[in-house]
Amino acid sequence: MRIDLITIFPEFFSVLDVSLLGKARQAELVQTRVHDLRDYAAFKADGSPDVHRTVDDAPFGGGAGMVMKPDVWGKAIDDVLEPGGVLVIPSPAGTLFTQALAADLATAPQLVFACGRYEGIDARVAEHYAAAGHRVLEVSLGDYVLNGGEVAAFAMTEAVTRLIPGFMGNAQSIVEESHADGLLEYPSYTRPATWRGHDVPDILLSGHHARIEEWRHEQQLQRTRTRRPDLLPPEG
Ligand SMILES: Nc1nc2cc(Br)ccc2s1
Repeated sequence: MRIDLITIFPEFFSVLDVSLLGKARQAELVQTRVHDLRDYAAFKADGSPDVHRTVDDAPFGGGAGMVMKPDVWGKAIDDVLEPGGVLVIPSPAGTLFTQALAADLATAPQLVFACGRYEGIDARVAEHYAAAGHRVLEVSLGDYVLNGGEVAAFAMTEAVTRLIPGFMGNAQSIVEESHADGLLEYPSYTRPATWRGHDVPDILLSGHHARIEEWRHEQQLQRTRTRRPDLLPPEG
């Protein structure tokens, strides 16, 4: 898989070289490239040089803040997005990013993250590439607003790449983790068996694997009911 990240803060993604993703890159499971959006702002729409490499402008219709220019984004995405690539635009107005979507995106040949700042990217950019036949996703991490798309893009990059076959050493751990089966994961314990007066549940010391599996599933259901009832399947 190739992952391209377009941003006005390319240095933000230098961490990709040291994270777990770095090993995957070395294993050539993932190729990442970071692109400075300002490299595509050297000339104005009329072709004259733009020494300020402007990437934003005032919003039509008025309102606070600035909107990122479609012509600059168009040059950048045209240069980066490949046939079959998915354009992912982090946005507080996007659909919620989930483990299921991460697994879906892990099968794509390329992801291009368009990391917006200010009040976001001109809406015609997403419209243009969808109309051109590309899969375009506007995606949010949750019901809160960040200062830009970079943090969201990094989080999604990690969530997706760890699901690529061969990336994680222990494929079974992926199957058992939270959200893999639609439920929150069960509580985990390790030695010592007693710590500051707190004991590990006896069932886990019993060696009875069928009962342990049953207890763990019940713990998943109990946790999901109390912490994330929205994840439970509808009754019936
Ligand atoms: N939750 C999110 N907030 C933001 C803000 C901006 Br500005 C760009 C992308 C995102 S994703």
